[in-house]
Amino acid sequence: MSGGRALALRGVSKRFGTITAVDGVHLDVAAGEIHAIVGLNGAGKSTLMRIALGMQAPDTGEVEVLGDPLRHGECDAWARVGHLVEAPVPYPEPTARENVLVTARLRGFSRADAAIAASDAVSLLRLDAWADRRTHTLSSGNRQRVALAGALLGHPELLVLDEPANTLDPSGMVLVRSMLQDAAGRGCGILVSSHHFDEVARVADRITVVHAGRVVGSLQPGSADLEHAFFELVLAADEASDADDGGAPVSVHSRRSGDVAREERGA
Ligand SMILES: Nc1ncnc2c1ncn2[C@@H]1O[C@H](COP(=O)(O)OP(=O)(O)OP(=O)(O)O)[C@@H](O)[C@H]1O
Repeated sequence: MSGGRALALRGVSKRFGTITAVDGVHLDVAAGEIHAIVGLNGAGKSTLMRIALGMQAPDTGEVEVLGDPLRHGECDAWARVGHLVEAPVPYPEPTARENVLVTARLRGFSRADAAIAASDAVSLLRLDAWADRRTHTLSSGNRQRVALAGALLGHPELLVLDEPANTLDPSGMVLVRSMLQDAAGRGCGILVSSHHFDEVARVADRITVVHAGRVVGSLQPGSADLEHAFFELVLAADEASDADDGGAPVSVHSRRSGDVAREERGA
């Protein structure tokens, strides 16, 4: 790892046709750090995570994973990276345990090590009672646990998790929180997105706000009323963007988010 850095994105941009999903983003995750990114729907969080994981190539910019530069989606570090991006889609027919086992083999574990690691991960996620059921028969929360078990296999040094607590019940949320804290305590760097400020405030060391593809500021995890501070940043970014446009009509995107922000602060 270079300088204790688990992940580095440098000037990363990505467009889809006329949409700028990610716009010149610089972002680091230190070893042992839980770095949360928050943003409105469509802000660019998942695209950033896909780029960090080599699932999508950036148009510009550089990515470094555990000290290795990412080139055409390839790097030497993938076996040490756990991830869950967007809706987990474990294979539907195999059992929960088989799904975790397959993930372990894909992550490069030997056959024997994969069996042990999969069994540990299934237990860690409290999936023992469901482990031998076909995955498509599980509830969405338990499918999410299967995907999380795959992400947490072994002891990853970098975790990239897109809304990991999505669909989980309160006990699952507590479990995820403690697993993230344990992983960070072992030195794992964690990039995590969430829409839940309470959840983020409890685990994150650093919170970065992404809006319209850009990093527009950060929130202090311990501070009061994160939601209010978030909308202030979003509104300020929209106003700066409108000013840059020389008073031209605001975009649908910025008008919507600006209106939400104004409503949130009671203006
Ligand atoms: N494959 C794609 N083709 C076209 N547009 C895309 C594609 N992927 C993402 N986008 C667009 O890029 C922007 C950012 O999307 P992204 O999924 O990264 O946002 P997000 O912050 O993860 O949103 P959410 O909170 O809703 O998950 C959106 O405008 C989205 O419609």
